[in-house]
Amino acid sequence: MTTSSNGTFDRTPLIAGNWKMNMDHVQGITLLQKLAWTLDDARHDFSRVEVAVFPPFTDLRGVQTLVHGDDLKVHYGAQDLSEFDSGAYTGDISGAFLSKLGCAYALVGHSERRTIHRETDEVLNAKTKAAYRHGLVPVLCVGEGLDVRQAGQHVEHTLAQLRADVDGLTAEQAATLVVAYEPVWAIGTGEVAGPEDAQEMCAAIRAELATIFGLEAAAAARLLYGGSVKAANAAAILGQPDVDGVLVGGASLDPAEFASIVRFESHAGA
Ligand SMILES: O=C[C@H](O)COP(=O)(O)O
Repeated sequence: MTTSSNGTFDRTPLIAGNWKMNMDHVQGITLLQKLAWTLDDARHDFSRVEVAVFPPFTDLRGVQTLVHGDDLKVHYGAQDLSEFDSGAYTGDISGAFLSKLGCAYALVGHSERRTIHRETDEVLNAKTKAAYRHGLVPVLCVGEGLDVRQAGQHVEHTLAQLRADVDGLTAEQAATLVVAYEPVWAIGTGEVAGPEDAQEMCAAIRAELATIFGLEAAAAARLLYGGSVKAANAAAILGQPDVDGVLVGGASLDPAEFASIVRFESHAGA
């Protein structure tokens, strides 16, 4: 993030691919290699549009080796982390381990963790703090289900999640935070929120961050949209003033499609 000459913030767009529980460690390397080749062929400028992938835990060591060995500019992160640092927490993964593997980010509170694993906002607040404790940037996922949207309570619901999950952070931490707005009804369904829906929520999230942490931190934080993003709809969503990136699920498993989303500027207005 830089400050432009007119004093406003230029937030580097972040295109993030969440592989979910897809791609074993061999498949993951192949996928990342194909993505890197495609972006290399297109002479992608990684300083202009940042790219990050979120593979399963078991892929991370291989991803680290490939990224470092081939000097790839792709960042990577984990899909979850423990709220604890070490100890008798069978099956959990410490942020310290992720940091040591070169992760830049960790997803926190993806709706699949909130629903399937019943993660509460209290736990997610602890995970957000754990990420910062270990030098990871949390990509905090928030968003409403269909019933809440139909009741017209989506903004209130999402901001309540946000407030609880960022409680106790410093303004300095909030300035680096990434928040992904993912309406649950749009995840993996082919239903995509319209660009104006994404903008409405991202503007509300930024305003809430400003109330809690101040204008400067809110202007610096990056806000993503997620839910059935594809190359065909990415440019319109990313054209919204408060949308600084996208969190892509299914389409991130296809390297050509994901690379096309990364290159959204080349088909803006098409
Ligand atoms: O983390 C990604 C989101 O859950 C969106 O997934 P999707 O692009 O398959 O709808």
